[in-house]
Amino acid sequence: MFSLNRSCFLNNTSISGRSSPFSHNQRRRLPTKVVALSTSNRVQSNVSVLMENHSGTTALQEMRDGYAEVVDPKSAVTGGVQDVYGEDTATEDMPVTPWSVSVASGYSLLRDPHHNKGLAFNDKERNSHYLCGLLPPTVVSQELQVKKMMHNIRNYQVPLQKYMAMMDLQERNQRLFYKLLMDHVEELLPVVYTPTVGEACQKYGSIFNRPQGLFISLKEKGKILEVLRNWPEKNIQVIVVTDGERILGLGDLGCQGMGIPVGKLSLYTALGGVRPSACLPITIDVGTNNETLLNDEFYIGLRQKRATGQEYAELLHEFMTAVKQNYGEKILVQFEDFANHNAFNLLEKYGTTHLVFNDDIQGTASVVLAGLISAMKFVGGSLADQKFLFLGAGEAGTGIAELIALEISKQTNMPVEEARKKVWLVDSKGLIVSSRSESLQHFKKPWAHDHEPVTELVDAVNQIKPTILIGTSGKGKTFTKEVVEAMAALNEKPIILALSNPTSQSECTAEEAYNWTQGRAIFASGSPFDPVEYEGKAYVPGQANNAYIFPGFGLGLIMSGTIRVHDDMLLAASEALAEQVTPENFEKGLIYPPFKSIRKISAHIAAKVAAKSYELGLATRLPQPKDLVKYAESCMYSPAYRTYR
Ligand SMILES: O=C([O-])CC(=O)C(=O)O
Ligand SMILES: [Mg+2]
Repeated sequence: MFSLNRSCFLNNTSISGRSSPFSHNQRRRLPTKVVALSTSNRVQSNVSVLMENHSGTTALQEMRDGYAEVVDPKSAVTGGVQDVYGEDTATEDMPVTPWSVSVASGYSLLRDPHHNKGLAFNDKERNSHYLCGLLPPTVVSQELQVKKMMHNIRNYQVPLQKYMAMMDLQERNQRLFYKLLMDHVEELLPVVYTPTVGEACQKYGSIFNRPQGLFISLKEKGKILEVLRNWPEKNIQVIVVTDGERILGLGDLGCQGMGIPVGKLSLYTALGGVRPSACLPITIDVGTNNETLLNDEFYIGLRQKRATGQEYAELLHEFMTAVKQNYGEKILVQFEDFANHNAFNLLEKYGTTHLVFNDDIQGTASVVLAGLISAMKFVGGSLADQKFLFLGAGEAGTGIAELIALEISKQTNMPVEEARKKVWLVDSKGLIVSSRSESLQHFKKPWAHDHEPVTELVDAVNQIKPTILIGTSGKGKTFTKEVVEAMAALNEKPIILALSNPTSQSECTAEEAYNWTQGRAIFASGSPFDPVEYEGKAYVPGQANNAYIFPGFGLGLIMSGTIRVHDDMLLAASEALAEQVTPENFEKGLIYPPFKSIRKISAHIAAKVAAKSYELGLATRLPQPKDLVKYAESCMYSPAYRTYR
């Protein structure tokens, strides 16, 4: 934007402006060497600030998020340092590298999504920030902007157009994007997330506008650390990474899987309150085996077959090493939509050295367990009384199965090996039984129980007699009428979870589940379904989607400075979510609370996860805050506009 001029040091920093949360004492401990630069001696509409000590990184974040606004671009006065949790981090071990940041005003301010407020800039701001004439005269509130945007979005008939409008807004005015998403979460979640994000990934090459995250391909081998440093934000707290090999139930979408980390991270902010500038979406591109994409002229990724084996492992290892080196031990890496073999391997390999979380294995497990705990609360009985049958024995299936076994073992003191015997899985070759043990992948072996081979799902239902049927195979329409009716014949209140995403891959629809069980099913699905009326009664299907868990779970890890994920934290998250389900919710057929109170739910989950982390000695943020729910809430990003003076 303009060149740096190292000659004009400004040692005397001050903070003014309503939004500054610092006391004078805190300020004195703040970095003193702040360099303000401009392109010439004339007052410029752009000002750059260079901080030269270990606290600098945090200061950058504060400015980006408005905790300490640059209040006067003419004299380049800047704010100080306070971390997102309200404490001075000047003593923290931050990278020593100096960096620079430009703080825009005038025309550039309107094009800076972190600070742009559009017509909501008031007259004073327009005067002092060189905006006069660049905007029409009307000043509007953020609320009115939300109303207008919702009106525009509702006018689009095609979900992908709504998605593109939302992405456009995110790149134009970040706070308005999050305000919109938070105020209309139930309506907009299906737009920026499942199911529309699936279609967006399929067409990502055609709709690609501007990069929203980092692309790390085989070309970057040997210089991944450098690539990470190209990202403009330095104080990253959570990375969501995919290699695009198993995007939802849509298969290998290669580099176009980027829509998933972007979508998941916008939920980290909207649902979990993690600052947008602390979130980094990454796609690792090792090629794709999707022939259609390889032949698509608009494909944006490497045009080669997927690298596997050592080549793959080396790239991932370089990535994981660079991430820790660049961001430190407390950086959370969420693996998303990797194919089974890599998902399990990566979790096992890095689970003991990094703060890693696999959303498809662990997040899905935690959300499903929460639904089952709440179902038990209302239907009666305990998990140990149930028999579980899964269609699908990949990440989600075996992940959920294991967490259920752990919870049963915790509730009953039964050895986990015993608890596993209550859980049966069907994969593409039929029921997983001991006679198949030899040829099974390692993650399926614990589920090979003694039984004669069964190939059809409906036969497995009739022979195993499950009380709970869970679909995680990524294949749509597999809970046929026959299968659902068999469940209804066996159970007064059959629990049926059709978890595969997006909607096209759902094992059955909500309507089918209620119709084929005469309204007796307790049903939830991974992708959202509209309420269904059956014989005059309205049923509201719950959404058993990991979006309930990962934002609050991640916030809990981050706010406590946790260094490793432990299974007990997942159980804590499930229990916290289940506690939020009210009898009124269940009366409508819901085993999850409505998404509209998700911030409150996330704070609750974060608090329980953090408490468990402290108990296990894995939390490094000391001392432990007294009220973790309040603390979680106080950490949450607010999208309300800041006032610039
Ligand atoms: O993204 C979603 O909606 C849930 C999920 O992780 C998946 O299906 O892979
Ligand atoms: Mg996923």
